[in-house]
Amino acid sequence: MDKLEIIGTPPGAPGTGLVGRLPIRGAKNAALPIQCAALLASTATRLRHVPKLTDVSTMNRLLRGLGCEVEVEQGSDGRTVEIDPSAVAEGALEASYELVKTMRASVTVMGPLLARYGRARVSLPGGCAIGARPIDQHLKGLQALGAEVTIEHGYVDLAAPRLHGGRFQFDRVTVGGTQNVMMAAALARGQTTLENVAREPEVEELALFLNKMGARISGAGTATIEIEGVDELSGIDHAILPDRIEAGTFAVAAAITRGDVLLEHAPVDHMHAVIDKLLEAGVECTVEPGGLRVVGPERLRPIDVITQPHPGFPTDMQAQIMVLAAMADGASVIRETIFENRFMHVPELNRLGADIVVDGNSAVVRGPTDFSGTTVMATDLRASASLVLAGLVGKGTTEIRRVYHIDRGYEAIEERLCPLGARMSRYHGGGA
Ligand SMILES: CC(=O)N[C@H]1[C@@H](OP(=O)(O)OP(=O)(O)OC[C@H]2O[C@@H](n3ccc(=O)[nH]c3=O)[C@H](O)[C@@H]2O)O[C@H](CO)[C@@H](O)[C@@H]1O
Ligand SMILES: C=C(OP(=O)(O)O)C(=O)O
Repeated sequence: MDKLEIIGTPPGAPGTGLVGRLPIRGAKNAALPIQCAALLASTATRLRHVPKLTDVSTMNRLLRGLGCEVEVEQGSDGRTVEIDPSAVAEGALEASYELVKTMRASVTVMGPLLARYGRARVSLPGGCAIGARPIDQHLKGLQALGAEVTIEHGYVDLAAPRLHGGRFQFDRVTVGGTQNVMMAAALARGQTTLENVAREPEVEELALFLNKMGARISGAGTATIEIEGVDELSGIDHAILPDRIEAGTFAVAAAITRGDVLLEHAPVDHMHAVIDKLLEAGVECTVEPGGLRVVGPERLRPIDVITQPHPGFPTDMQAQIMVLAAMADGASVIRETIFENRFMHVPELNRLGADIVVDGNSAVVRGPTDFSGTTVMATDLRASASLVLAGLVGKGTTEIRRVYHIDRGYEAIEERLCPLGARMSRYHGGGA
């Protein structure tokens, strides 16, 4: 298993902040559902600016297993992935436990398979490091469109000769649930209204993608989505939008190191909640023609943060902003409302020197922290990002184990940060 070693620099020493330009890659959470949506088409789809991430490769593996031809080409600004679903019709139409357990987003093939091929078989994902994460809303929504759902032996079997339109109100806001049901409705017969839907930019991006394929979807980005089902969708050429969470993570890196970084192509329109908190903490954030420029201050102010569905503060930035809060002069309170167990990074950050106390779904973070390096264990994707951030400003060496978590969502993070002045190395192999 790979490990990352970071030689940190406590902020303040001259010339130690991260400095330079950092191009933001395509968004994992936009790419994954769009890869699934390629299944809906009768012809091949070409995706550009696809990030080089293990999750994206896992999705390609899943699509190949379903019968798609998938070709990947590496370019200087990300990958191009061509997905030809024309040979899918026969076969198991299954997302196996082996794949779903490594990547929950595998369940997003459910809607497209059901809508286009009339059936799907998907392993139940089970819980993960950040929460139980059931898929009841995905299933209820698909049932509202006429799907028959059977759950047996850890698998969900769905069948419907042709889905029909319907009205469905989600009991709670779910990004993946909204995407799954919206994709299914795109090929259903008649009109569908989805209420209490997720308003995340990646939902809007998926709707835009589907409409380019020939779907008739309106309202994405608001709480209600209307879909007029069509008979056929065609493959298209599409560029994946830049990753707001990657941009937010690197903005925190610039802020806590007292750096000066231009985050090229950062999707600032999707980052208001994060930028507002950075500004509140005293970080300089300026929208420039090339992207978002982030300049870290000498002293950071404490901030209170509550994670919320978009446009609120994203849960996927909670662990990273906690490191910034730990560097601030005073106490911050960070409340997690989306996932019930998303504080796994806290004990590891405390081992690096932080003073964070969790009480229910809130964490009280007392700063300023003099982080000091040690060996820590990554438990999930964003938890590992927070350990990298703490390592950057820690005294001495931080060794991060189980780096495969970070490779799910950040493309070769050490190759991205080293040109800005970070001292990070990856070591292949070794123990867990
Ligand atoms: C690949 C991808 O895009 N992942 C993102 C997506 O995950 P994902 O789509 O899995 O997250 P959801 O929005 O579905 O989950 C939000 C909450 O709803 C609950 N829930 C969800 C579905 C359901 O049927 N029943 C139910 O109770 C979940 O357990 C969770 O507590 O949105 C999350 C919330 O912004 C992000 O953290 C993830 O990075
Ligand atoms: C939780 C995340 O991803 P996933 O839904 O794929 O687990 C994330 O990107 O932070």
